[in-house]
Amino acid sequence: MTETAIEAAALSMRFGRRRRPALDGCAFRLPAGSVCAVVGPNGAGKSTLLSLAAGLLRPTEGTVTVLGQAPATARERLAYVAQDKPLHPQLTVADTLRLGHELNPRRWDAAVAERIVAEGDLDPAAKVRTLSGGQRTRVALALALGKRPELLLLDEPMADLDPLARHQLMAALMADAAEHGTTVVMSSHVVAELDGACDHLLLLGAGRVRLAGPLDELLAAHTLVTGRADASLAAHTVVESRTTGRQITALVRPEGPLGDDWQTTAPSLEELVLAHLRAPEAPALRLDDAREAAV
Ligand SMILES: Nc1ncnc2c1ncn2[C@@H]1O[C@H](COP(=O)(O)OP(=O)(O)OP(=O)(O)O)[C@@H](O)[C@H]1O
Repeated sequence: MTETAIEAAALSMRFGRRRRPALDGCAFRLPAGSVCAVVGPNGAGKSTLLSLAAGLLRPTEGTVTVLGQAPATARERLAYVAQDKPLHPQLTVADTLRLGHELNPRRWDAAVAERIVAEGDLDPAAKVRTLSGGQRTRVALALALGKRPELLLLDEPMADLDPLARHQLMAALMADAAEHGTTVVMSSHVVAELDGACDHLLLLGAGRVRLAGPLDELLAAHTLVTGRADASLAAHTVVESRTTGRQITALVRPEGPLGDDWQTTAPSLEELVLAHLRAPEAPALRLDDAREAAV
């Protein structure tokens, strides 16, 4: 297995000359075997990044390699589930899986694909066009996992699933990825569903990397502090702060001991992400191996 799942250097994507770039000089490295959450506000560039990694788009500048190869040549080794989950509407569920097998004769894992479908109580004879949005998601995930990919790229995979199906499919996905050492890269707006599932985080904002690296290291680099509004945080990097009356609450990157003026707690993933979403001007932090290559 290749050691690096995705490596991006000075990666930019512009859809037309007048538009602001969808991605602007992104650099990061994701080790193989990671489960990486890709988060960021609407329009941040998450889908663009996943499409580039899947080899469906070509960057206007910079490079992205997946599994040590150009994405277009690594297609057999990766699976991509797009946001709109394109499937053939006229095929039945069983035909769809059969087609998956025909297109991936060497790697196809029929057992996992059939299990994912069966766990959703789907009739194999049902035509895809008669399925609900969430049922189609299940078929798309069954196809992707059946391909037995080394890298699984999922663009908001759980968006139209009910909470139970979401929980069950997420657990199935994570168990399967852990068993086979699959790298999973998953964009989502529902940070709660990523907590406990992901070990890496990539936070994008306006086409740029704002946070990248192992989740535990990123969390450890931040502290939530509460104290008197006149106490100073000048020695530290303040990501976001809010003052209520005489009290200030802030998410900081401590540059040394915080001192007795502050009550401190460790942030959750949700607190880390929300603070960065509320403070789009906060400085970026890269704790992945590619940080030296930052542009
Ligand atoms: N095919 C395209 N043609 C023109 N502009 C595009 C195209 N695809 C994306 N963009 C633009 O690129 C930017 C990033 O879009 P992208 O879909 O990657 O964001 P996102 O983070 O996935 O957003 P969301 O959370 O809303 O799904 C947006 O400004 C969008 O308008």
